[in-house]
Amino acid sequence: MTQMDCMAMLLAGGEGKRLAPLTSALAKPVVPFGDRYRMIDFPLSNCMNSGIRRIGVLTQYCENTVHSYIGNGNAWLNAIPTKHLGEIALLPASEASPGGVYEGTADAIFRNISYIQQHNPEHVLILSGDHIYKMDYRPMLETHIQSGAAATIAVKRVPWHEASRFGILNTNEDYSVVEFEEKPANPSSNLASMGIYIFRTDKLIEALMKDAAIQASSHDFGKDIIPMLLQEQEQLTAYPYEGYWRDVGTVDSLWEAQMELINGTLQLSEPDWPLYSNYARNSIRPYIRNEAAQRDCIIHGNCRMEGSAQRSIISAGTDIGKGSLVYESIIMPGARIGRQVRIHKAIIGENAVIEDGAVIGAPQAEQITVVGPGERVTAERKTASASRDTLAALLAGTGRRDRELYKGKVFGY
Ligand SMILES: Nc1ncnc2c1ncn2[C@@H]1O[C@H](COP(=O)(O)OP(=O)(O)O[C@H]2O[C@H](CO)[C@@H](O)[C@H](O)[C@H]2O)[C@@H](O)[C@H]1O
Repeated sequence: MTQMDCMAMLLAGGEGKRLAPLTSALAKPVVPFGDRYRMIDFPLSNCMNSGIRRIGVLTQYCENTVHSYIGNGNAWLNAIPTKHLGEIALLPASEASPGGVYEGTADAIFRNISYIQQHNPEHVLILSGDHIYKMDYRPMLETHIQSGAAATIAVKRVPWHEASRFGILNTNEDYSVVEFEEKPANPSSNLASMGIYIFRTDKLIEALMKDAAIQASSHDFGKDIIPMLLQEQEQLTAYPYEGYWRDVGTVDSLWEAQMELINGTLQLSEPDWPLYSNYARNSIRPYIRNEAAQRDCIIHGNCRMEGSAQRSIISAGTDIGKGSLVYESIIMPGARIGRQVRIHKAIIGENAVIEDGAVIGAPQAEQITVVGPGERVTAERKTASASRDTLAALLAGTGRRDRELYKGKVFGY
């Protein structure tokens, strides 16, 4: 098998309303993740590491934010020396669709059939731009080819209480799919579609053409294409995936996934599975006023840290002022945190400005507080009331649970 047998189409046009205000002027796939990455780095790096070097990126909502991040794609393509050239092509709705919009995920691919045909792959891998996972697509492709299925769907067991957020399947023992329901109110199983599909190209194009002619269709893979193939008794195979995978579609799940970085459940770049991004790797150390005051944090080299932080992500280009306390929070790139600020269980958007003395979130808060990109929070406009003593106690690590779970690591890049 050569890399030419399979190309990828990466869906990156969804609006990501549930991540608002982080996505008010930014496409979801380019929302920052970790101290230096954006969500779309995960599927792009997975493709590179799996030898898939021909990728069409379908954009719509805030398309320019994806285009400017991906550029000519060389940040990913050149990351691995190879004789196979490859390309990462931007395929915006404004150019590919007469109405300037992709009506759904299937419509996005349908409008770019000619792009697929131009490369003439035997199989097409369909991906989402906003999943956090490190997956080798090659074993899935092998399974797909060996089974001879029209399409293979990557699947994973999810907690029962989350099952209705996903496409839910039932399979035979040989993993052939017998039932599929998109986001059922009462799920009959917790085996979820990961929204990652490999199609035989002929079957994909046939299904997309049929679906495009159905006026009542919403032109969506989960709602329309998969149920149609099942009804037509096409062979569909499930590919069980055991590794870490998260659809970070909500503020809570985005925050939780980054806490999993802190506790080690999820690792970012690893020697055997590098994560590439469009930012230069840096080897400088961050300026940290007091190392001991930073516990269980991921701190980017390019930042200035005069306050204290625990179980937090401090991203590139941030500045945390003297006397400030940051706990269980994500400070996105370029955010400026003044002096004597308290931040707890919050996500601070890119380039936000938190003025001296402001209080954001609260130790006992159930909800994650979000400050939008570029937003300014003054000391008067407190987002919640946190007791300085409670927060100071947490940061001092007096909570037993904190001491047991985390071993005081500070990651510098
Ligand atoms: N018009 C458009 N143009 C271009 N890109 C677009 C688009 N609309 C959405 N996208 C992109 O397509 C991907 C899938 O997005 P959706 O929001 O439609 O699917 P959802 O995640 O709800 O379910 C899907 O993914 C979950 C797993 O997360 C499965 O369980 C479920 O069956 C499946 O439908 C996202 O990356 C999104 O940005």
